[in-house]
Formats: sequence, structure tokens, C-alpha cells
Amino acid sequence: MQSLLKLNQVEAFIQKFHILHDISFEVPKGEATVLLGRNGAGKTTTLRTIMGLNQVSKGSITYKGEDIGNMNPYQIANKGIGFVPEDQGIFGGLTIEENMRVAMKKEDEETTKRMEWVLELFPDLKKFWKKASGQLSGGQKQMLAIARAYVNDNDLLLIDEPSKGLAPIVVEKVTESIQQMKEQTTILLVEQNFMMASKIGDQFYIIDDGQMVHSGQMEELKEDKAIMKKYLGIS
Ligand SMILES: Nc1ncnc2c1ncn2[C@@H]1O[C@H](COP(=O)(O)OP(=O)(O)OP(=O)(O)O)[C@@H](O)[C@H]1O
Repeated sequence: MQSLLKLNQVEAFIQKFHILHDISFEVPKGEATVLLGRNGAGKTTTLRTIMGLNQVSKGSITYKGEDIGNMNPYQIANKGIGFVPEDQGIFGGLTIEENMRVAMKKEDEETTKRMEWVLELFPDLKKFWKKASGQLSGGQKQMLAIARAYVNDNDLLLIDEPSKGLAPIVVEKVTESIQQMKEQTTILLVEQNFMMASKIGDQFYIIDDGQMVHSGQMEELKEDKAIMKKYLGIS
């Protein structure tokens, strides 16, 4: 399987703190890859480093064979990588419609089709189209954040902990939607909710204390109780 994104021995600092140590992994095209690990392991930092929000101090990040390490975030976004940050990053004072229009890089036929598809996937967004986004439920905000990243012609979506703060029933709904989205695009998901991670992921990588400690096919991880307990605290 062809890799869309490849990290090779990436090191990154936040201020003087050395956060990522020798991180290497690949995201195959057309699949969903999940980054797992405890709180503070370095998952968000990995996504932010891919997006150019943290500097790569050593190693390389290649997207479609091109070195994107240390490009500016807007250049990386323009290469076709969409980012759904942990705090969603939507504009609470704008309506759903306005949030979507602000995010759109084009208003061509293809973008319109993608918009129609994503509104079918998240009917609540259509229903509350003119509502201020700050008044939406947590689940609806998350749906808006994902829809915004999807509406552009991105080949890769980085999604940071979409289950965070959501009720279990809403997590199930968002999981089903991301499963459908997976048919259309490649996904790199950071997720601590194992139900969501295991339903969406084809392969996984576990980060612990800024280092890659384990990887494999998601189907294998479900059977590996020792690894789940050691790195994810799941017994
Ligand atoms: N701005 C910052 N200044 C200093 N240290 C930071 C900063 N942001 C993150 N860190 C540290 O970097 C490490 C990795 O954090 P990161 O947010 O990447 O972890 P994570 O795996 O995404 O955790 P979580 O699941 O809790 O979001 C942590 O030890 C964290 O305290």
C-alpha cells in the first residue's frame, strides 16, 4: 500500500522541552491510521508538528513524496491536509453556514458536491444551518469541525480526539460518520476512546513519553491484552 504521509525519525521541542523522540510512522493512502497513547504521550504534538505548528528539529516529514517538514502551516494546508484540532477551532459567533463558507477555499462544483455529501452525513448541520455555532451541542460542534476540514479538496484529514467531552451515544454517531468518511479520504486519527479507535482504525501506532513503542493492525491489538494494559491502561 502506497504511503501518503511518512514521518522519519522526527524530533520536536516545545520551547526548551524535548517532546518527540525519533518518531517514525507511515499513513497508507485510503486507510485510517490511529495514534494511541496515554494523556501527555505526544499525540497532539505529533499532529501539530505535521501541520507545521511545531518545528521539526530533526528528521523528515514527507507528504506525497515531498518534504513538508518546516513548511508554513498555510503551505501544508494548501498541499491538501485538513486539520480538525482538539478544541475544534470553530467560530462560535458565526452560523454553521458562515463557518463552512469561511473554511471553503473554492466555491466550485466539486466543493459544492462535497458540501452536499457532508451535509447528508451530518443532517444536524443542515437543520441548524443558520444557527450560531456557539449554541450547538458538543457533538454538533464536532460534526461542524469535521465537515469544515472535509469540504475542501483534502486527501488527508488529521483529526484530534473527536470523542473528547461527548456522551457515549454521540461518540457512536460521530464514529459511524467518520467510518463513512473513511471511504472518501485518508485519515490520521488521534483517539483515546478505544471503541472509536478500534472501529475506525485499520492500523495503529502507540506513542508513550514521546516515543513510538508499538504498532500493528488494529485487529491484532484488540487481542493483545498485555499491550492494551501496559500502554493504554485498558484491562
Ligand atoms: N505549550 C506547552 N509547553 C510545555 N509543554 C507542553 C506544551 N504543550 C504540550 N506540552 C507537553 O508535551 C507533552 C505532550 O503533550 P501532547 O498534548 O502532545 O500529548 P497528548 O498525547 O496529545 O495528550 P492528551 O491526550 O492529554 O491531549 C506533554 O508532556 C505536555 O505537557
